Amino acid sequence: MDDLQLRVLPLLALLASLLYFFYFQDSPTLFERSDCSLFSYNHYWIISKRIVTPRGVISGAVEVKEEKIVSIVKEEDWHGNLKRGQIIDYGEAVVMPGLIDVHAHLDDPGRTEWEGFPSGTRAAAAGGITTLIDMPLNNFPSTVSAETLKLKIDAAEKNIYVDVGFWGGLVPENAFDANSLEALLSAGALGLKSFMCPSGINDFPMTNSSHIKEGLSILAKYRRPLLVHAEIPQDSESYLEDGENDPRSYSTYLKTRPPSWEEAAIRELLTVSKDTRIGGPAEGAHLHVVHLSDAGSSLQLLKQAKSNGDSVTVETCPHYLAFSAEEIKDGDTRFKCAPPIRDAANKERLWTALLEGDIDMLSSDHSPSAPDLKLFDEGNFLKAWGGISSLQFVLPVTWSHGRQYGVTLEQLALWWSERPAKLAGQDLKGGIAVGNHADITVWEPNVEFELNNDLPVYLKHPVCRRISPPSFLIH
Ligand SMILES: NC(=O)N[C@H]1NC(=O)NC1=O
Ligand SMILES: [Zn+2]
Ligand SMILES: [Zn+2]
Repeated sequence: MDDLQLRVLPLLALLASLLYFFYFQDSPTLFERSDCSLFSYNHYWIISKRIVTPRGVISGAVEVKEEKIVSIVKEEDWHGNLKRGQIIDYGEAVVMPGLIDVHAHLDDPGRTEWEGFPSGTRAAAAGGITTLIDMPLNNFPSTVSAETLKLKIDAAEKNIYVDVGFWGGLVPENAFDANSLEALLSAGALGLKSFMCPSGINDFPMTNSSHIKEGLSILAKYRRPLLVHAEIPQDSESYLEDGENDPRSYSTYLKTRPPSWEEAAIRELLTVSKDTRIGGPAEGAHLHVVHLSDAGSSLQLLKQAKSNGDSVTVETCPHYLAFSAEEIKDGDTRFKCAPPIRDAANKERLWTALLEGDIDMLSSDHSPSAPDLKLFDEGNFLKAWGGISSLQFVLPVTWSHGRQYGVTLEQLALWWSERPAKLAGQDLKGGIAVGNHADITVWEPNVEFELNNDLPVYLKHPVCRRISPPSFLIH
């Protein structure tokens, strides 16, 4: 990828994420830091020419008191009434709701050599993310019961720099055990996550549609979502013909996980998602397809389900929007993930789907591993760990690439804050609006930076720096 331009627009992520005391809310539960506000003031105004609100971008001021947004005033209306409280003027910087990443693997407890709450949430904060919902796998043990959720909560306590919530796991072992699932949800899991293919983690086996149907029936009662990794293995061996399967070549990996895997899973999911319709047996539950890569038939099926009234949403990730299969060099397993990054034409279709509203939101699917599992020396795409380490850079990547497609600041806030907040049941987050938590990200959309060794990266394994010179993850 010689022509990778390593210049990334934006980001000066000054966080005014104002997180208070560590407590259990009623449901849904989120864990919040008491001492990580950038400011010591109890009452202040944030001023900017570009404040992204649900009613558009305004020039004005946001008044924050006791970590809540208490008023929003347009510049032409404030008539000198900003007298009480401190004033912080960000000039022309963008003031936006903090990003909410509904899909990250922080691997804590049990695999903290892969990431961990301190490094992962610090990197999140540096990247403009103020709330992160942690996945139930890659940590050990997997989060599939109230007891294992407690282990996660204990690991996170006093170790987080942003608000953190947790998804629980739906696995064959608990799918038909209503008491166990209810205990997990009552203990604070914001919803459930399951896989329709092997997850790569031994204690997180895959589910079929019967398990998913059961899961949805329990989730209906709690009005929470099921997030699904939607790939069902097809007969992929047949895609590899003799002499054409160099494991160092990305195209080999691509052939082993064709779009038909995603399509088959989504087709199967739609047989149960109809339960979520109004009047259906799982009304109140919601089905969310994670990290869509196939912008072809899979997307069409999802559109159809939505038009039938199924309660369904779908996310994609910055790596599917920034890279294409053609660019990935032999042996560069940093780019291995599942589902795979597909060709440039697919990437274009993903952007179109996002801009037209057929893809609802974005997430990182930050899934790092210890570097040795990426097999950098061998460069074997078939054996390397699948997962991309990107958490700190999702906002600049989305903006750098998105502005080429005319993406607006309002769209960024919709995809990264408003809709993720809704998925995670966080009514008081996801928008700069009166009464909401003052979770705010401030950044410079025209500042370029290069992802080189001078840049502070808080992730435990910034695999972007693996190859030098120069070293990079994004272009
Ligand atoms: N176990 C795990 O994190 N798997 C993730 N990695 C990836 O690339 N896709 C996934 O689902
Ligand atoms: Zn996945
Ligand atoms: Zn994932």
